Amino acid sequence: MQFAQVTDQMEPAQIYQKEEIAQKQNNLIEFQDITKIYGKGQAAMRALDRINLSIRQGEFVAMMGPSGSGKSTCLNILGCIDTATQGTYRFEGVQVENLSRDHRAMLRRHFLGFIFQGFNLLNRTSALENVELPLIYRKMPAKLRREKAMEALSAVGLEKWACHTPSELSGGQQQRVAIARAIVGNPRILLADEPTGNLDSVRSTEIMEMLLEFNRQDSITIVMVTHEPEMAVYADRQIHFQDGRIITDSQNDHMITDSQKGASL
Ligand SMILES: Nc1ncnc2c1ncn2[C@@H]1O[C@H](COP(=O)(O)OP(=O)(O)OP(=O)(O)O)[C@@H](O)[C@H]1O
Repeated sequence: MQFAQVTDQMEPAQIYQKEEIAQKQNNLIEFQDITKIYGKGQAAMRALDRINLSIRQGEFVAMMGPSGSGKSTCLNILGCIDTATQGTYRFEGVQVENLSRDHRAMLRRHFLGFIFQGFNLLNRTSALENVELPLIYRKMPAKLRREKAMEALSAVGLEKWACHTPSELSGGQQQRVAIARAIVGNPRILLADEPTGNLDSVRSTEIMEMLLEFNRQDSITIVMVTHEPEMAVYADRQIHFQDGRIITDSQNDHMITDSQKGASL
């Protein structure tokens, strides 16, 4: 189903038709000459400079590059948190610049899941309620919402921690709650900004294996910004930014094939 046909009243099952998710070859995201300029006149800062980029359904993409090279700006435009100054962004063929603010918000609610370095959980709210939040915005009935949130918490191995608040959880567990919140609405794409930036190497590996599993088993497209080459190797493809431009865009040369990787999970 195309994004343009979706309404907030629809059930996830109506939106996600399996045969469409299987169409991995289609471009989910297309950037044409995307430019982002912050500020004006002498203070103008060109954060992105004519970026061309296509991402297919089911891909796992890592964005890398030095600080200030434009990775987060690119992710924010992908996530409809920010808009480009020039250029065209198509999501499932729909031109995002032509959408109203409300329609863009609906795109975020139904199709995008976000994971941040700092977890961004509500501190006084239980893990379960944090995970329910995106479904509240979708106006899903309370009983169904709770069921879906529990399913998502189980998927990240935290069902026993549902009633705990973030301060009662470790950093790795908090990030798992954030992942549950990001996947609870069955997004087409997960956008992750340094998801392991605050975690030690053991927790980082757990988080990456979890993301890889959602990518391989549920065909969720993932775009992840990272500074860490050890995390970028989990992706199928690495895109390197420098001074607001893409300088390399290459497939990861994995030691094992995709099918072996899926089977090894
Ligand atoms: N809201 C803003 N206003 C003005 N300039 C901004 C804004 N956001 C980002 N920039 C500038 O745009 C450029 C790209 O920033 P961006 O955050 O996208 O880089 P990044 O590659 O994600 O960096 P980092 O790895 O440090 O997060 C930087 O020079 C930054 O200072």
